[in-house]
Amino acid sequence: MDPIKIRSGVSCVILAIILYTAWHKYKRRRARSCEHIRGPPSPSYIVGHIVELTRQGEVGDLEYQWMSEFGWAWKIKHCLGRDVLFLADPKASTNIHRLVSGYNYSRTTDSKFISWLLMGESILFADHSEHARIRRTMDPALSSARVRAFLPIFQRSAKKLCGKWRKELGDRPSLPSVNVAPWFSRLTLDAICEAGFDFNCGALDDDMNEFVRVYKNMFQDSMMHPTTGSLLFRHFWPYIPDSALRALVRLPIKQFQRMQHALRTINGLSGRLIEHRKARERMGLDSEETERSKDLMSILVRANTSENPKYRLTDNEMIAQMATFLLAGACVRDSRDPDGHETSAGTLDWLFWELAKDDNYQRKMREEIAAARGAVMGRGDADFSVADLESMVYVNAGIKEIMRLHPIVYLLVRVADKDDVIPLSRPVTTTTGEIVNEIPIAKGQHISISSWGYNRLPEVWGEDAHSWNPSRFFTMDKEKQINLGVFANLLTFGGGNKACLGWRFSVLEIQAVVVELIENFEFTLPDERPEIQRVPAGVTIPMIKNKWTLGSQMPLRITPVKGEVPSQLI
Ligand code: HEM
Repeated sequence: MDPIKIRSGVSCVILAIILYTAWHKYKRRRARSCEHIRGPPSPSYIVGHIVELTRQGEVGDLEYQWMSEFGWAWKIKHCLGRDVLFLADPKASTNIHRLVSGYNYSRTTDSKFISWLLMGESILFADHSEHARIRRTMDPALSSARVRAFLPIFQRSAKKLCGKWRKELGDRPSLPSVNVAPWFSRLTLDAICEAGFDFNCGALDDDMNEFVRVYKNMFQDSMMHPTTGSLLFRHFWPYIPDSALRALVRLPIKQFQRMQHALRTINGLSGRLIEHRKARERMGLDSEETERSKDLMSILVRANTSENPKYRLTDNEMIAQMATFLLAGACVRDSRDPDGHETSAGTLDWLFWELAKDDNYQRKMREEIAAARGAVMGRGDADFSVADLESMVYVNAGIKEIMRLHPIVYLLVRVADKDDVIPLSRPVTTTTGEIVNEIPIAKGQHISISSWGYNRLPEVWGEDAHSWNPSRFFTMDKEKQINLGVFANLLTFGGGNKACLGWRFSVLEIQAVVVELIENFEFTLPDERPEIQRVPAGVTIPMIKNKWTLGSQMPLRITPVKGEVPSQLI
């Protein structure tokens, strides 16, 4: 037989085997990867549901509709027909966040690269052993004991805000409509700068320094309502090598340039401050005992110096982690411009809005704070301790309830690093009519965990899960809950090995601010009764219906509490 014919025959057989194996593997993957999970019909092959999801009127509108129809797990389409599994199921979420052997699910390429644009080589960009290495150094900076030491900073910032509002009031009985959003932003920025860098940012004094300017309006400018083009561009990011992507995102696209400009400014500042701090460490001027050495940056520098060289962060990585603290902890809004948004301040916006609508609960909180103040004065202390704040049941139930009802980060996105099977706490019916208790996941499957959806499940939180009712935390049946997340069984701070590192910082900061403000002022809705919407922009931004051009808005009437004005506010 002709040897050429034999060779081409053998080649054909080998090619056929390879193609068959590839096809078989592809079919197996598809079959394994939530193929039969139900979901809404896709409005477009090109962009799937993704445009309507990023542009929905209010955070959670679509999730609510989909959960009502399909249960706690469903499937939507991303660009070019890619499936995204959506989950509000607590057992499934715990599985994805689980700590055991760590890293079965990564943050998606687009979420990582957006973080890279904003913060550089930060913990939010890293994955697997790199993530574990960075987290190991960052962890001690935000431990419970460290965070407690920040309480005086939070209290000082809150008192300063009270003083500003008292001054603005003058002789008037009340301030009829104050947009509290930019005030909370500046307060949290001052607090993170002092706690983070021992740096006086002066945001509450409206000192518009370079630092305040660059982070102003960040999320709104860069994340709200992405164009179809940019959504499609991001769809291809997972298929582009990292090095090429780093070059591509430097293209002159307005959104990306905005983020890179902010990053350059913050990196410059962080770099200068870190150098300064390292020099003090070398000269022995900063030690564990000195007040100055308690800021996050000093702790990070010290932790890194004593770390095994194998795990040590480079200077660039240290700078990126400081930018992460700043961006995760605060981001500036200004009442004169459309605003950006942030985490703790956004949570405060929603809390005071709910309290303004619920004067009964607000009064109970005030009574509780007054009683605790009496005890503090009785024992001759200057201010509340962490234990005092922890013991305030009304205050703490209010904080838990706001984190449940209005989670600032409403969606957590992941991609499966391995094939897996996700268990469900509630079965779902598939497109074939089968009822399943688990969903097979193939490597590469994109998954969105709806924190908003889980936080509002009536089966977990009660029939009134969509309403503000802090008292639920006094009576809730804990047996009905799955132990998840890091705070109050909520998904608001994520969970597992990528859970929010700043959750203790944030909770203590919010406790201190709420107590100070409620003690001094009554908050009610302004006469014009604006309709506030939860606008999606990566974080939930409060805006007035049909007045989105005004940016972040939370207008409230502020009336001083009758009685003696604490001396430090005069
Ligand atoms: C109400 C306030 C806050 C909320 C709701 C919040 C929420 C979150 C969430 C949901 C994640 C996880 C994202 C994911 O799983 O992909 C996260 C991560 C993170 N947060 Fe926060 N955060 C808040 C405040 C803060 C503060 C004040 C800081 C710093 C002082 C901070 C630092 C971080 C860091 C460093 C990470 C990355 C953790 C990792 O990848 O291991 N956060 N945050």
